[in-house]
Amino acid sequence: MAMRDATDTPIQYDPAFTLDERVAVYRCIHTRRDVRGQFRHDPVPDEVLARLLEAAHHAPSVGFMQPWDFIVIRDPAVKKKVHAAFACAQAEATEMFENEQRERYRRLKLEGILDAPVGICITCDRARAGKVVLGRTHQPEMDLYSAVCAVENLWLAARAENLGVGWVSILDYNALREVLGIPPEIQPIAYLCVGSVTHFYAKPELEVAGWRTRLPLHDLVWFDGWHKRTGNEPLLDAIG
Ligand SMILES: Cc1cc2c(cc1C)N(C[C@H](O)[C@H](O)[C@H](O)COP(=O)(O)O)c1[nH]c(=O)[nH]c(=O)c1N2
Repeated sequence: MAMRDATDTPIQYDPAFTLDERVAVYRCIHTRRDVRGQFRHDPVPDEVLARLLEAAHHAPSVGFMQPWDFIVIRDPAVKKKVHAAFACAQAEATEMFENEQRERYRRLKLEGILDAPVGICITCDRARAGKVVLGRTHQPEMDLYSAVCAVENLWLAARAENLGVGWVSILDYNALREVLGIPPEIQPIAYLCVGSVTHFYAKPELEVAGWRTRLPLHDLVWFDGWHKRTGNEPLLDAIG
C-alpha cells in the first residue's frame, strides 16, 4: 500500500513517464518561444490562467521559500502605463547600441504589452522566509533565481496550453513599481505578456532576424572541471 502523509496524500508517485509524455515534454521545451508580435486579442479563460499560475507556483525554490507573487494585468489602462514605461526604457536602450547595430535594434519588435490579453508580473519577496534561509546562506541571490524558475514553469505550461509568452525586461524597475503599486521591499522579476498567438516561430526571433545564432552545445560542455578532455567523444557525438 502506498505510504501517505498527514493529509492522506500519497507520498510517492510512479516516477515513470510514458514515451508519449516524454515526447510532449521535450516538444514543449523545444517549441517554446518568446512571443512579441503574434498575439491575438481573445481573452485567456480563467481556468487556463489558473493552471498557468499553479504551474508557476509549483516551481522549485530555495528552502521552499516560494518568494513569488503574481500580479495579473488585464486592464488596458494599466497596460498602457506599462507600455509607456517600456517606451521610455526602449528609447534609452536604443542609444546604448552603436551605428548599424542601433538601426537593427530599432527594427526589432521587443514586446507585446498592449496586444497580449494578459500581463503577468512575477515578483520576489526577499524577506518571505525570514533572515536565514536553508540553501541561501552562502548565495543570497537564490531567492531571485527561484522566482525565475517560476517564470520558466509558467512559460512552459503556457506553451503546453498553446499560449505564447513574451518576457519584457526593457523596463525600469522603479517605473514598474510605480505603475503596478509594488511595495519598495518587493523585487519585480519579470513582466510577461501572455495570450493566444497566430503562430509560433520555429526558431528564436532574434535568430530569424540575424541578431544572434544558437551556440553549438558542443562548445559549452566541459569535463571533470573546465577541461576539454578527450575520451568523452561518445557524449559529444550524442550531442551532435
Ligand atoms: C531574462 C530574460 C529577459 C528577456 C528575454 C528572455 C529572458 C530569459 N527575452 C526573450 C529572449 O530574447 C529570447 O528568450 C531569446 O531570444 C531566445 O528565444 P526563444 O525564447 O527561444 O524564442 C526578451 N525578449 C524581448 O523581445 N524583449 C525583452 O525585453 C526580453 N527580455
